[in-house]
Order: sequence, then C-alpha cells, then structure tokens
Amino acid sequence: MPCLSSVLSSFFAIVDPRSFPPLLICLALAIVLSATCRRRKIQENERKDEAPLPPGPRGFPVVGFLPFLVPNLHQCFMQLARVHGPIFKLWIGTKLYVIISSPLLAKQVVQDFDATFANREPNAAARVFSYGGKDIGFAPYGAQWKTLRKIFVREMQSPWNLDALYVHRQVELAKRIEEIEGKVGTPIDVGDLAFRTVINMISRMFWGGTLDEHRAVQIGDEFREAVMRLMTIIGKPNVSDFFPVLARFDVQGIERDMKEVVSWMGEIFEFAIDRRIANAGKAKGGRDFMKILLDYEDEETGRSFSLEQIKALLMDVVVGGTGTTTTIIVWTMTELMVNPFALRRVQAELSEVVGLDNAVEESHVPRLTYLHAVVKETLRLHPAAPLLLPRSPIETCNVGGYAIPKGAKVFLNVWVMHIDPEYWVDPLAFHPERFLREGMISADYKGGCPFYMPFGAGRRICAGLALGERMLTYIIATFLHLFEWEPPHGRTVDLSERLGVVLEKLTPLVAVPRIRVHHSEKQEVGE
Ligand code: HEM
Repeated sequence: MPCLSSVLSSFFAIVDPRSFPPLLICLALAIVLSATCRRRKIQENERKDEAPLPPGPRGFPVVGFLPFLVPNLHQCFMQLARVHGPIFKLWIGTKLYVIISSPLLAKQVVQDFDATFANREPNAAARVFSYGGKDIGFAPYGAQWKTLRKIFVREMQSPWNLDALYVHRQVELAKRIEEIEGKVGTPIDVGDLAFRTVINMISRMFWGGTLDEHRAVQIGDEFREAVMRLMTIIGKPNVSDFFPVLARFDVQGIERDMKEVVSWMGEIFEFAIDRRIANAGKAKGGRDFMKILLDYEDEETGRSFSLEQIKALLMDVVVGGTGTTTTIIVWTMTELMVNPFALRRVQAELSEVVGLDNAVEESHVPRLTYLHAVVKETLRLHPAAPLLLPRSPIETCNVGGYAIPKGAKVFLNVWVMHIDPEYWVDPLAFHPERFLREGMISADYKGGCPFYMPFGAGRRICAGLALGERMLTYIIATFLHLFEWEPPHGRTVDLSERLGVVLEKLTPLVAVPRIRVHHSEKQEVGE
C-alpha cells in the first residue's frame, strides 16, 4: 500500500461532490460512524484485556494517519519507530495497523506466537487475485491453506522434483544467453532480461514443455504484460481497505480492474491446463508442477484440487515468484557493478569452480560460497518484501507488553532489522564477507535468525524459497560467468530504491554486456 496519501485525492477525484451531494453525505456519515464504532470497540476490549494498545502517532479524526503516509513505507515506518518505539500502531480509517521493528519482538510474532499470527486477511484487490483466498499467500490459516502449501513446498519443490525440472530452467536460460550474445556491446535493461528469464522458466516448469514452442513464447509474453498490470493494481492504495463499509462501492474501480486481469490470466491458465490434460504423458523432464496439482487426491477424502484452487496457486507463483526473484537479480548485479572488488572475487570463484571452458550448471552452485554470501548480503540490504506480507492474529495477543487485537494488520519491518547496528557491524556497507564468518552460520534463509529474514519466517515463510533460491543463483552465476557488465558510457549506477509491490530499483539497471567466456566453448543444452 505505497503512497497512501494519494488515496483521498484520488477518491475525491472519482466521486465528484457536486454531482452526488446526497451520496457523498451518506458516505461521509457511514465513514464517521463506522470509524468511531470500530475504534471504540477496540478500546473497550483494551480496557477488558488490561494490556494497552501500542503507542503511536495520533493522526486526524476519521482518516487517522492516512494523510501523513509517504511513499517508501519501510523508511516512513523507520522514522516513526524512532519516535514511538519498536512496536507502534497506526489508525488508517477504521483499520488498525501495528508495525514491529525489533528482532526481539519479531521473534515473538514468528516463533513464540507463530500459530496465532499465521493468519492473513487479504485486502479487496487480493481477495479477487486469490479467488477469495483460495491460494497460499492470502488464504486464512486453516486446513485448505495447509494442504495446498504442503503439496507446493514438499512435493512440487522437493529437491528430487526440482532436479528433474532442471532441464526447463536450462533451456530457458540458454535462450536468454543467445539473446545477450546478439546484443553484446549495446545497452540492455537487466530487469527486463531477468524478468523474461524467470517468467519463462516458471511457465515451462508448469506446462512441462507440453505446449508448442510458439504458444509457450506467446504465453510468456502475455503473462509479462498481465503481471505488470497486476502489480500496478495491487500497489494502488484502496479506500475500500481503510473503510470496509465502502468496499461494496469500489469507488476507485480497483476491484473491477483486478477482476478484468484475473479473468484474462484465468483463461490462459485454463488453456494451459486443458492442453496439459490432453497431452498427459508427453511432458519432458520429470513431473511438472501442473501434473502434480492435477494428480493430487486427498488420502482421506479422495478430493482433488478445484480449478479455482489451481488457478489461485498459479497466480501466486506467476505474480509472487517473478517480481521478487527479478528484483533480487537486479539488486545483486547493481551491487556488484558498484563494488568491483566483490565482482572480481565472484568471477574468480566462477572460473575456479565452473572453469573457463564450461557453462554454469546448477550442480556447481552449492560450491559457489562467495556468490552465496553476495546474494545474502544483497537480500539483507534490499529485501524484496521489506515489510513481509501482513499478518492478522486470530485472537488478541500480547506482544512486548502491548495488546495486538484480533484482526489488526501486523507488519514486520525486516528492512530496519537488517540494518540494526545492534546486530550488524557497519550495517549500511555492502560487505558479503560478513556472511563467511563463523558466527553468521545461523543467518540463513529459514527464518530462524530474527535479525535476518529476507524470506520471512514461521509458518508463513516464503512458500517458493527452494525454487526462488535455485533460479536466483543459477541465473546470476550464468550472467556473471559468461559476460562482463558495465554501465553505458558516461552513466553511473545508482542505488536509489522504490517500494511498490516489491522493493525495486528506482531507475532501471541498464548495462552493456561483453563476452567473458566464449559461446563455442560452452556445453550444449540437451532438450
Ligand atoms: C528471491 C526470491 C523471493 C523472495 C525474496 C521472496 C520473499 C517472500 C517473502 C518475504 C514472503 C512473506 C513471508 C512472510 O510473511 O513471512 C513470501 C511469501 C510467499 N512467497 Fe516468496 N519470495 C521469493 C520467491 C518466490 C517464488 C519463486 C515463489 C513461487 C514459486 C514464491 C511464492 C511465495 C508464496 C506463495 C508466499 C506466501 C506464503 C504463505 O503465505 O504461506 N516466492 N515470499
């Protein structure tokens, strides 16, 4: 919900007061009444529970803190934490938001009270996106979420299955390499390149090569367009979320726009599912993701996944998996371009482990120790989701001596924890070596270290971690092994950031590739 301060202006721009005075008066009354009732109810509960609500800025009547929020919420929340402390609250309309900025309190949420906080409450756009919470990312904590997540994490992304699907990642990466070779010496938008690599890898792992090449390429392109549109819609602040009483009016048309894109993507998914069923048995490279979903039958009830559940999961993967992975590829390349010493060290390691006569294989990746440290350091400074995905406790819970009421939206500002000087030496410096020290062994991606959680933690930790990590390291290693990357003549690389749906670079990373290892010496990809 970036740039929330624009909500009111866009709201009043849509609902012209001169043309709808009675409607406007009714809406205003409804807002005031519902805001007052909701806050009073929560404050009464507070008296009953005795624990106070966390401190926080006062804001205006009715709209609360809404007019004061600025873009780059993670930074805005850091400033507020300096004044109000490591746990503070904000009222925005009738919704209560709680922001946690200290590893010790975050640990209570994702470890001590993990089950209570493993719930999510999707906003209006996310409800449409997830077919009413039938996916993994926005589903409430419960049996349906557990089953889908179990199949996705344990079966679809088991090491065995990911190994079996390696050929698809290899084929897609080889295509991008050919493309880069055709553009050597000319500037390339690295974000666009990374995005196309990731989305095509993901699509191919789903359809398992059962679509003909032309249609597969077309689907990749269509997804790219749809994902971009979806990201813009999801990122728009929505007055329906702050005043649920207004949700039925969809005053900004956000739900309407979301329904349009979701139904468009749904049609592509249905086409691919039909083709997958028709081509059963023809898939190459192991059990593709779609087959696992289509074959699933619950052991006790014999029930399979519904079409909507499958489409909702596909939305998570196509949208949740691409933006995050792409932005981390871009940030890693950016950091290496401004830190030539680290770049030289990564490339020296690649020369040693992979060899100058070979292409990178995924089997090389576990031995690229320094590259892993570089990626970890990038994820520390530029976590793709700096506030994670908001949690919503299923019952009122006491954290750090404060009550977090049932239904409040809780953000963990991991970005601030990743640069907390109490836990990190010289926290703002890009220094991958810190992850090679012995004491840092616990700072992995599994969420056990409360001051380092780039993939989240607890039951709701990223469900695509295994796949995301594989794609990320394989793509970066290949780009850096085969090519040298430099900014175009006279241009510098900057590190400014922007929080949209993910934390991305404010300006695109444009770089000029030059051959480092020659194509003729590379291994052929066997499709
Ligand atoms: C570098 C890549 C990625 C990063 C940094 C990343 C990060 C995250 C984070 C921070 C969360 C929220 C966790 C929390 O609230 O505790 C999340 C959730 C999620 N991610 Fe990822 N992610 C990445 C790649 C992927 C990929 C490739 C997929 C799918 C193939 C994926 C699917 C999901 C899903 C489904 C959830 C929701 C989990 C749930 O609510 O149970 N992610 N991710």
